[in-house]
Amino acid sequence: MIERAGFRPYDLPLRQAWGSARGGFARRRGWLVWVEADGLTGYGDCAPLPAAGTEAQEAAGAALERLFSGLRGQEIEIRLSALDAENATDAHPAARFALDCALADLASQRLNLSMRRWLAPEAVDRLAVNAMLGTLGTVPGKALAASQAQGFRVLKLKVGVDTPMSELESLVELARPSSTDTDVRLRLDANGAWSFDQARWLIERLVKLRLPIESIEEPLAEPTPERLDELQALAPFPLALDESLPTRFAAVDPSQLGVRRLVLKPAALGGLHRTLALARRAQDASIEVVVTSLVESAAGLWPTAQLAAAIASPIAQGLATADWLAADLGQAPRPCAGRIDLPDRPGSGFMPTHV
Ligand SMILES: O=C(O)CCC(=O)C1=CC=C[C@@H](O)[C@@H]1C(=O)O
Ligand SMILES: [Mg+2]
Repeated sequence: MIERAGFRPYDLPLRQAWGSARGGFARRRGWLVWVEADGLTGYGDCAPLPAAGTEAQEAAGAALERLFSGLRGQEIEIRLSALDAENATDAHPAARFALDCALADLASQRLNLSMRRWLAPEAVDRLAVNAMLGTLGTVPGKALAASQAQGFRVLKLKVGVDTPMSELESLVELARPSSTDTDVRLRLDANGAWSFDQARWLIERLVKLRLPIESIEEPLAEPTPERLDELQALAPFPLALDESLPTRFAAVDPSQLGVRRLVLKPAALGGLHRTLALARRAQDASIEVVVTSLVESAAGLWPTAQLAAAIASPIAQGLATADWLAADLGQAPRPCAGRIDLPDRPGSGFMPTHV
């Protein structure tokens, strides 16, 4: 039975500003949330990022007030199933994710299981991850070389910030055989920057020039399954949907979206089980899935990584974001040789350093 629960705000500076076609940020603000029972504490993170499909900061704060009032005295498992049963298209995914993680952390600790095995007995212990380099055009050639030397095989770049023509030139320059190892590929994220004609123009050239593109996230400003399907037919690599999933395509079957990959952000989709269920539906339809962080604190990155391990997708996951933060709430999962190895500890693995 829940004995105590609460949340407190945090405000963490980034080492360098995060940029994207949907705008950027230089700090991450959110709330560390916790739930206590039987001498154990479960943690979660509410870190809204509207550009990624979550509610705004103020709405998240109000939702936390509501979700946390009356938690005391409730049974953990009953509260967890009630949370999962609530309307899937709810308006407060980041707040709901925070409470879900805290309850799941507690529930898995009580069973002495890592959160990933509590979510799925067949969970893996090791995840391939991509490096996140930042916005194309601001990334120095040496950052590319450094990531390759650290063992990353998929390097993610934000695009859609400059014109397609000048970004193509930068990509050609970056992907020169002398600067890129032969097995390294570039994951591009346009964050909805392009018209259909711009996206087609760029994809056709990337293909013709045989650039080592691993995938492109959110190519279109106005995505529809038909347009995506048409673009996907031109590309030998997957196109992916990300922030359109919780908003525009919340009710669409993954196999009908026109893309070969889904990028899942559990904080934008509203919870762990909910994201796991969507991942399973996608995988059953042979659609690839990638779990990514919201560039949030370690309190959110740990359960997100545990969820990725429960989903066990073999491709690189978007979880190498801890180093973007100049300060954190605890030790974060960090990659080594392009992989994150998860510990066997019960729960999510998060432990706060400043409570
Ligand atoms: O995918 C990654 O490697 C890291 C996460 C990431 O890129 C993002 C997190 C949050 C907001 C976005 O700008 C961005 C994305 O759209 O995928
Ligand atoms: Mg994305």
